[in-house]
Amino acid sequence: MTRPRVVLVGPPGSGKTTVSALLAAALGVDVRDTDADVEATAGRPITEIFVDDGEDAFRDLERAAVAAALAEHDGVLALGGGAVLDAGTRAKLAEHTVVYLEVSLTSAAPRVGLDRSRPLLLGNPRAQWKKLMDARRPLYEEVAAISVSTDSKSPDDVAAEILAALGRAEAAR
Ligand SMILES: Nc1ncnc2c1ncn2[C@@H]1O[C@H](COP(=O)(O)OP(=O)(O)OP(=O)(O)O)[C@@H](O)[C@H]1O
Ligand SMILES: O=C(O)C1=C[C@@H](O)[C@@H](O)[C@H](O)C1
Ligand SMILES: [Mg+2]
Repeated sequence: MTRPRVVLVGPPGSGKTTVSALLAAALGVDVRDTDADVEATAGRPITEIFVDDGEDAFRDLERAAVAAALAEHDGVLALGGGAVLDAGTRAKLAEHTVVYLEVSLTSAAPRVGLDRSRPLLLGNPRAQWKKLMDARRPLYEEVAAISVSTDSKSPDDVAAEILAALGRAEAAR
């Protein structure tokens, strides 16, 4: 059965896209990112989808992209930061090896900055990020068997920690 080796979840700026590429290189597998899949399907950047069609329309595209990637991809998979908001997606993730990349507001703020490519953080990014995390932290914790703090760690350190945790999880099976 085809299934991702590992699925990364976490808020904007936790490093899902960055770390997934490092993990895939280390494991010698392909990397896939549902944000890129949504953009390819829509033929537009995520910011434009939010502005033109609204968040609900984006979430519908995201739900379909996540379902397809979970069924088709056998490498490392990075999910969009809000993919866990969908209950059906969370139920699917129960069957997968999911890693939650934790990050504090202090560490995330300089990473996401005022980047306009993150529509949910427009306005006051720090306040938006905190509100978003208060709602999502329990959801990330619910779906992930492994949590890795990324504060004060380089992307290489985070990838190495995940590889070690995956090795321990496989040895325990
Ligand atoms: N451990 C880290 N330490 C410092 N900077 C990092 C770390 N991980 C990622 N970054 C930087 O933070 C920024 C955001 O990283 P990235 O795009 O990988 O996050 P993401 O979780 O995929 O966000 P999104 O949910 O918006 O897709 C990038 O500029 C990246 O280089
Ligand atoms: O946290 C979120 O809700 C988002 C994160 C990004 O990965 C994108 O999926 C989009 O900008 C929404
Ligand atoms: Mg990303």
